[in-house]
Amino acid sequence: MIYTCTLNPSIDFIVHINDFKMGDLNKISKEMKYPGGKGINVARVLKRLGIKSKALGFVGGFTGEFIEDYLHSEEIDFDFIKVNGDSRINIKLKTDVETEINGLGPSISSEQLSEMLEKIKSLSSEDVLVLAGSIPVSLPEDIYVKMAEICRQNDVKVIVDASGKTLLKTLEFKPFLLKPNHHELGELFDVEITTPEEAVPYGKKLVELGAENVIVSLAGKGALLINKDMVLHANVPSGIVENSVGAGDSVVAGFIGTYMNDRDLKEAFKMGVASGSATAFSPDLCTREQVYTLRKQIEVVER
Ligand SMILES: Nc1ncnc2c1ncn2[C@@H]1O[C@H](COP(=O)(O)OP(=O)(O)OP(=O)(O)O)[C@@H](O)[C@H]1O
Ligand SMILES: O=P(O)(O)OC[C@@]1(O)O[C@H](CO)[C@@H](O)[C@@H]1O
Repeated sequence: MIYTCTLNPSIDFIVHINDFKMGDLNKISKEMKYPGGKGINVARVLKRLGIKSKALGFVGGFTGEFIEDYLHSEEIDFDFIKVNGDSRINIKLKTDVETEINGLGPSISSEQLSEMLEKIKSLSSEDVLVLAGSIPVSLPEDIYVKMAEICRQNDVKVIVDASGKTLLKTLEFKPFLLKPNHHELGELFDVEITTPEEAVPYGKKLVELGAENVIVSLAGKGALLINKDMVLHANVPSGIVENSVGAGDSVVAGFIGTYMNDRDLKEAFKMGVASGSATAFSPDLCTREQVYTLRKQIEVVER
């Protein structure tokens, strides 16, 4: 089973405003509300691809109820721990550019965190755990390291999709996949990365340090899959980017969902990129039909 862990879920409130004026009264022309947070997006895309998963995380308040109701309506399995405050609302403002305002989120107590760690301890070697998204301020900064350690002890495959240098500490526990975008990869090594060529040596470094696979996504410039045996580059299909929120999460879902079915890394990589682009070209997350249509346009070459 694929488990996703979202420590700080959200309602993503997507608002379109034509001719936005800072410091003035602006009227929304179109708005949508979706359950969000990276692990939750992974679970929603897996469902669309016909793959079972269970979403773990912390939710609270009326916003937490919205998240649960929405996932329930999409028949997505979840097992959230309830916290006292309200789950956050993240604003995704679409003007001629995309601006994100992400909330703080509720506090999580040490008892609630222990409950989560117990759930993670119950996973087994048949399972995958996707750790995705930022760490709430009330939790230890290195909580993903602890979770990766528990998974290593129980032979659970771990995927980490998060930013910040503590990510490097998870490498000791041999994560199955890291999925930085090129900015996050650059931040890890204090360099600026703008092209696939520039990303390759740093992706390889993550593999040398312990990652089994690394996918570096470079938005419209394609993506790389790097492991000890190969460096693959995938192009991205052409299309109009409508909403890039969740595109990176869709790469993770397309990749791991496909890999767990047929253990073919190259095909999984193609499906990951197809899912990422299908989401980028959609108002919400991708649909299965879009993913399979775009998949035909993706070429993977060895570098
Ligand atoms: N301009 C684009 N054209 C085609 N596909 C795109 C474009 N931008 C993003 N994508 C798709 O989305 C995937 C993830 O994009 P990106 O590298 O921006 O990751 P990210 O920053 O993790 O995403 P997110 O926006 O979810 O934070 C890419 O690998 C690609 O498949
Ligand atoms: O603050 P985090 O956890 O890093 O990111 C949260 C978030 O921006 O990421 C998702 C898209 O990847 C959104 O659904 C959500 O609002």
